[in-house]
Amino acid sequence: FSVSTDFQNGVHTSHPQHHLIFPIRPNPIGDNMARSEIDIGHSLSSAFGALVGSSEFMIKSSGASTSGHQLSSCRMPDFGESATVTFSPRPSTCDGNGNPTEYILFALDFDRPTEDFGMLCLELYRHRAYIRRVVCIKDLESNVLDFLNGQPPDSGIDAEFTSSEAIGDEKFGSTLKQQLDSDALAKLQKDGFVVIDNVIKTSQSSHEKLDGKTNRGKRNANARDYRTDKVAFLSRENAEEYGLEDQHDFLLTLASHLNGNLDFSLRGLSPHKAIFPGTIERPLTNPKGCGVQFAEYGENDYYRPHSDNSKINMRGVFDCRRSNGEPTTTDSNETLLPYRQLNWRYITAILYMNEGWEKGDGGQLRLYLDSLCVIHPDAVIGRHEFIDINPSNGKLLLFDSRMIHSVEKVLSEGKIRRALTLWIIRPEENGVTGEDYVLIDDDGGRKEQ
Ligand SMILES: O=C(O)CCC(=O)C(=O)O
Ligand SMILES: [Fe+2]
Repeated sequence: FSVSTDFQNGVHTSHPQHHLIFPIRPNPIGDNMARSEIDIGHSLSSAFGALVGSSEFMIKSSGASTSGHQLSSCRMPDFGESATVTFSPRPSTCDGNGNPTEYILFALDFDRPTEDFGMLCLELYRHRAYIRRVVCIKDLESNVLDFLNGQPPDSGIDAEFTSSEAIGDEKFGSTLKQQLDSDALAKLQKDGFVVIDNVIKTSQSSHEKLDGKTNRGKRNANARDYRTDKVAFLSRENAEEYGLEDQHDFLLTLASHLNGNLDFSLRGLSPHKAIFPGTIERPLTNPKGCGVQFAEYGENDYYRPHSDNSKINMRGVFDCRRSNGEPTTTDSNETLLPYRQLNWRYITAILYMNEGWEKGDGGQLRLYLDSLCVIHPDAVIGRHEFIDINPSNGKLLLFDSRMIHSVEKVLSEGKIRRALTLWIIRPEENGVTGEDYVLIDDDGGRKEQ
């Protein structure tokens, strides 16, 4: 991306570290009239304004001069002392009427030019609605994809640090040996999931401490149409505060137990180079910061079918559908972008906390069988068999993170469904992606990718 020409007519003296070019789209009226610079400039300025206004970026100074064709320029202190981005026409590419045919976005003086420019492009891509009418965003898309593809997920902490021995063998050693015995592990390996009842129950007093507290839980505004639960991540101290330290610690010991007892050669995944702290022999680790998720579902809350580790488009797997739940692959304006690695999640471990939860209360975890390879989660509905798992107090569920699952709507008024989830990861160079993903076509048949 580095360029050596100073195309800013002397507005900037230093050279841009990174830049992207946006060719102007043909005028849709088809009258061969060039778009006016005002029209183009207006769209680009809106995108730029939205970009700056919506993100953590701050305008500290009024930026560079707005002479000539220059649209907007602003300081981005988060990216370095004098980091600046500018949107501007490319003077060398003006047409006969003096209207530019290309615009350029460039960055100056970023501390971490590659990452920061990638971040900037991603942010701009989120505001593409403003600009796609007037400029081609193909280069922006591929830039963002390259950036995302190059971002490693967090590589985790060694499962040894959180093994039952490390936490205290007397605490969980025998539970693990008895409950997650060779039969249970064989089932996990063969069917992709295993359910074990009465592992660790949550006490009434923990629920009392949690009542009312979780209103402050984070609910992603963009996520509202696919999940309506509230989530928070629990540190060890948080867990202690709510009397959930055993549950927390137990979840963290699982990776180490599975490492010693699962046969990783049988998974049908080609072995990739293990990334520290994982090793080929002991590939599973816990996420950095440990990351035990606490989730709460009240009446009418749900989580639509999804996979915790799947092929995704760049805006996230859940954007693969419209708000009515339909996949968006056919929408030419919302082109689905190629796969990127989302994470290294390998096994999803959920510990349910709900005493006296009945079938009629709803909120079952619905796990779709034979769904490892499904890309569009909604494709499983009506096509795949499933099992419903009641979120009963003390129940442990382990499943292959690629499997499609949903949380069915909670039906009972006044009941709260709570669970703790840990994603056990397998950091590998090419990610735990499952090379055998296939697209399910409209007839329910399978198409090889
Ligand atoms: O709470 C559950 O049963 C599942 C939640 C879930 O699928 C998730 O948080 O990814
Ligand atoms: Fe999930």
